[in-house]
Amino acid sequence: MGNVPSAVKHCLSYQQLLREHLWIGDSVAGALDSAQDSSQFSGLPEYVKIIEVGPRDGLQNEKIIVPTDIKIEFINQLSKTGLSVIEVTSFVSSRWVPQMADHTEVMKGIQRYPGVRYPVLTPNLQGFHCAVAAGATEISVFGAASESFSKKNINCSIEESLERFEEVVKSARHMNIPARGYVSCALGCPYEGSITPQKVTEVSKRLYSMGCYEISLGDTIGVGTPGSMKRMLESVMKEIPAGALAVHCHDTYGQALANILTALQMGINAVDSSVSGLGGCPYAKNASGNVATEDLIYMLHGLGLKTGVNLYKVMEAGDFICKAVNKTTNSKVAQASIRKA
Ligand SMILES: CC(C)(COP(=O)([O-])OP(=O)([O-])OC[C@H]1O[C@@H](n2cnc3c(N)ncnc32)[C@H](O)[C@@H]1OP(=O)([O-])[O-])[C@@H](O)C(=O)NCCC(=O)NCCSC(=O)C[C@@](C)(O)CC(=O)[O-]
Repeated sequence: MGNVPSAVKHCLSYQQLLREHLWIGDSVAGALDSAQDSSQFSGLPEYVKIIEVGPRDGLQNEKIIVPTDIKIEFINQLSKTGLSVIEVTSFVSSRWVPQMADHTEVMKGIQRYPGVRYPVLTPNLQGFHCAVAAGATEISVFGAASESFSKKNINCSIEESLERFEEVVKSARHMNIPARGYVSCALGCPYEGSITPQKVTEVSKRLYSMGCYEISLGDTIGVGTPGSMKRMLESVMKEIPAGALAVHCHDTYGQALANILTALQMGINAVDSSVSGLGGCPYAKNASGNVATEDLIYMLHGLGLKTGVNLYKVMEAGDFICKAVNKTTNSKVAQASIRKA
């Protein structure tokens, strides 16, 4: 019981939970069910890499500034869960996103665990240099498949953004710093509505060609469905191998897990998620948080897929940050565990 969030400790017996839901504890338990469960679906990967974006995407939208030491403790707790990638912060303008103003202190304050990578967002060379000075060893550039969103989010056109990213990725390459690329509005834009798969493919291809090792396709406002996810991926996968793609699904319309399952069946094995389903983009009003990491793990382990991540430890980190920001978790799994009391 040591790793179970205190709220959960009161309400359920670990043994009972394991008995009732064998798969949720870890991927070893999940393997017991794997032959049965995953055989019902074709094309699923054996292992799924989870990219935890809670400290960045999860917190960037919080109106009240979260104290730096809370952010650091949150990231340190996440580092002990088995997650291999934790997106820490953004080196963006504090006038645009005040919550990320303490990026340097957060980056310098966290304990780095072996085997865990700690990428940060860098929109331009200025952000990149600050990130490197703070000790960043992996970065992400973030573009969009929508002109309007690009303007609202990073104050430049798609073409201008790609020129900036080219400089950032080139500098990163010279320093042996891996660069990831985001494409927002991959399934719809808060300002323009639908976005064509061709446009998503075009921007993704540019990011991939300039040297981004992985392209994260963002359903920024969570409007996608398995059908639109499939159509978009079919187009992007003509240009970029599945192994270099990730999906980043906000859950505004409750479609995130279904969309992720569709992507997994198409060969994608990297998924972004946020503990407790926190988050949203300050420049995409009314978009809710990412798919909750807890819910993603529950589904993946239930399918018998390995993640290397301990659900209970993630729930504990979720409990910690929800209390700190005075929010109720958006994770259905965490809610159900608490209700079981
Ligand atoms: C990109 C900028 C900076 C352009 O902002 P700008 O105003 O066009 O920048 P500028 O180059 O004209 O410079 C103006 C001022 O900003 C400063 N500046 C310039 N660059 C930086 C920097 N890197 N860090 C700190 N300061 C910076 C610069 O020094 C100058 O300061 P001043 O001389 O006026 O005092 C701005 O638009 C910005 O910070 N945008 C960030 C928006 C953001 O963080 N959005 C949320 C993340 S994206 C997201 O959530 C989606 C995603 C990734 O999760 C995927 C999905 O869901 O789809």
